[in-house]
Amino acid sequence: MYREHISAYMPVYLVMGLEGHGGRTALEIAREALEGGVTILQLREKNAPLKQVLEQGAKLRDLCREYRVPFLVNDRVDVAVLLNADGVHVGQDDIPGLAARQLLGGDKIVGISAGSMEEAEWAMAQGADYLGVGPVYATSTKPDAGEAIGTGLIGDIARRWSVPTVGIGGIHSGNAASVIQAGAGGVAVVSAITKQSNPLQAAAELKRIVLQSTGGRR
Ligand SMILES: Cc1ncc(COP(=O)(O)OP(=O)(O)O)c(N)n1
Ligand SMILES: Cc1ncsc1CCOP(=O)(O)O
Ligand SMILES: [Mg+2]
Repeated sequence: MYREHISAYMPVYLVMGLEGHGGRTALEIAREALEGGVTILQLREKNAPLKQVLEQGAKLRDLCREYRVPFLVNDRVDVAVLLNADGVHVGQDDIPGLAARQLLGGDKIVGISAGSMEEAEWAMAQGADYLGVGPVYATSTKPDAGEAIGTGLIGDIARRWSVPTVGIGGIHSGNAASVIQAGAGGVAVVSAITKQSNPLQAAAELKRIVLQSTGGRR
């Protein structure tokens, strides 16, 4: 249901695990972030037992339904199916996009990562509904993310395809405008929302910046 309007959900893309922060549970952080204007949410939990991922994931999914934003699962198509998520986000070494599509069907969103033009070409051939491009800036959230690539690839992709993109990696309120001005449809963040003392305000500020920066393009 969200897939055909995917570009509308790109502006503030929250990627999060199940760990709490600053006295808030993950669920509380998610609710505040959604209240602040997050437009899509991806559950990216690499460590928790599957049982907990399914239990907490169902709560996050219900929360996303309440706010009418797509709920995606990182890496695991099986978890996405079990949670009746709205889609998955997969990287270059994860299940290929076409295989994910085969398992999920035509209604679900399949997002794919790209860190170079070659990876973007592969992602497009795999039927990506959107591309997560990065790491744009240095990040400590994903130790194996590789060197920062800057915003150049975002512009190159925008000139070649009309696929929606989000920049990811080290993005915060101080550099989000540059990512959008380069041609991204939104910013995907972990710490710029989940590690802040006020996730609602952080999400709202990112949204204000993104919408202001896309203003001229829409
Ligand atoms: C929106 C978005 N873009 C990129 C990624 C990174 O995916 P991947 O390269 O598979 O790395 P992991 O997140 O699985 O560590 C993402 N998760 N979301
Ligand atoms: C999941 C992921 N993929 C590329 S960088 C990254 C982590 C982004 O985290 P942060 O927004 O905290 O830099
Ligand atoms: Mg992955």
